[in-house]
Amino acid sequence: MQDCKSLALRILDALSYGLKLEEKNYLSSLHKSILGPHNHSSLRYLYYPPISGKLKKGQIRLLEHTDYGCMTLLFQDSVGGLQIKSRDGTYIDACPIENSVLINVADLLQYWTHGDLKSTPHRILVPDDPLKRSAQRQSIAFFVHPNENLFVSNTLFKRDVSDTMTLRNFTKQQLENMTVGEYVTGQFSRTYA
Ligand SMILES: O=C(O)CCC(=O)C(=O)O
Ligand SMILES: [Fe+2]
Repeated sequence: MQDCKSLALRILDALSYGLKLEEKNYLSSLHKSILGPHNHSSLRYLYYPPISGKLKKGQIRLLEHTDYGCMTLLFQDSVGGLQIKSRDGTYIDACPIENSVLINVADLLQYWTHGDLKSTPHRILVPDDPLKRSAQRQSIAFFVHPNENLFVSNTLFKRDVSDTMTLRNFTKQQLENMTVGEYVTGQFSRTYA
């Protein structure tokens, strides 16, 4: 967990640099509370059991979605099946690469950057290869969230008033006084209701 936190903070520093933010540690400073009591970041182990019997090609194991925090670090095994949707709407196989971590931008980062960084729609397909089908698939996701007391409408990223970017289906007005904690717990209860 500590290593996931360190990696997340390093990536956030690289992003602050890439986004040319004046404060070079700005994004990581919003996430210093990871692993503390005021932060909803979590590590999730995912298990997909082996598949027996016949299945049509291209069956979906996990429906397309975007993650709702800041970003996600994903550690896949070698079975594969993860696909990400590109900006033109086509799916691309995100084939597992040994000793690598896949980073998915999530909704908060898309919202803050006004869509410059795109929250990646992704899904998991059942593999075509019968050998891979009969194997279990395991993956570990570290969902990176900022401090729960931060306001979702973060001023540092504000650009111009004509920007229509919002977050999920909230209006700009609703987001005005919403903390990250309220937003995240709302999404949890919507997802797991
Ligand atoms: O199983 C995976 O590799 C991805 C899981 C995922 O996208 C999620 O839990 O949000
Ligand atoms: Fe996901």
